[in-house]
Amino acid sequence: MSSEIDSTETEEEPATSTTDSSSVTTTGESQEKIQDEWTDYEFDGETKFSVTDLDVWYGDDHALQSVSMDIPEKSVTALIGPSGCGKSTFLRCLNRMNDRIKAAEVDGTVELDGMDIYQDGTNLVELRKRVGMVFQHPNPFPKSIKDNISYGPRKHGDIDTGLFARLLGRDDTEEELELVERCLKQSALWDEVNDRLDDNALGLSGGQQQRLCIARCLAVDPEVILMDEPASALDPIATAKIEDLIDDLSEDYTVVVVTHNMQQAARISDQTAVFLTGGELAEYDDTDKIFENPESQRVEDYITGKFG
Ligand SMILES: Nc1ncnc2c1ncn2[C@@H]1O[C@H](COP(=O)(O)OP(=O)(O)OP(=O)(O)O)[C@@H](O)[C@H]1O
Repeated sequence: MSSEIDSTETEEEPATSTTDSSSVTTTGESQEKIQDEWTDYEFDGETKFSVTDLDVWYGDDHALQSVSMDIPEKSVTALIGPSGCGKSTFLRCLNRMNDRIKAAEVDGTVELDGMDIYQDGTNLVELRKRVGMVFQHPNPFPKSIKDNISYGPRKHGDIDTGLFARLLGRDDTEEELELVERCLKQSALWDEVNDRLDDNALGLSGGQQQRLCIARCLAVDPEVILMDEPASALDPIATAKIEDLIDDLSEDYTVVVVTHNMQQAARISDQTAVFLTGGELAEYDDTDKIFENPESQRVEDYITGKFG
């Protein structure tokens, strides 16, 4: 826990002290006081998320400790760090998925386009439409490829192809097909499945299923796509396709991706946030800076494989 780590620091230590003061714990992680400037990342462009003093507990487990960071729009932000450091917890805070976990308690503010998503009265359905999520294991519905994509817009009432609409001559079948085609093209799956849109999605390969899940997420017109290790269950070819797709998507969407794979973070992201044991944000900066010249000794040790 960082509180134990911090308690080893002396009050007199100068605020600018960096790597010189570090020593190594029994877990292999060096002890070091995080400097504000290591996490105070300034970027060009608009802010999509502004997170301030975010703490998350699961019962007594303090999973995130006073995390503050701004995430720029229309770019890829990678979240990396050793197992259990709070990456997924942080990601789930961005669309309040932690609300579904009974033991989770969240404190702090998360602003999306300047509006605090934790304020009373936030419409969670609308929020999760704007901030979609793709999980580690592809989880298509056991329905046709087409229905996987139109399910969300139908549920939200954006398209209607039901019996009543058909009887009233107001059904949106053509609109549905256009939507399916657009989303499958955006997720680079159209060429592989356009001749079998009515086949069950569970018959697709793992990589195709994951791209379908991304297409399903795009169907409700999100602004942000959160991805929790989207390629970790896939082979290298399927992984490369997902990485290319993430790059394409970042032209129009804000993408935040958790990955264990540091080479992947280096390849796909514009900026990288490094979380370390105890749920601390240790450093946040341009991805090149994080991987080539990090400020924090602990981050350097993590990136060079000394622990984690
Ligand atoms: N649903 C939950 N209930 C209770 N504790 C949880 C829950 N989810 C996460 N935690 C705890 O919160 C801490 C952070 O977990 P989290 O999954 O966010 O880390 P992570 O960095 O994403 O880990 P990994 O890389 O292994 O997926 C861990 O101590 C974990 O045990």
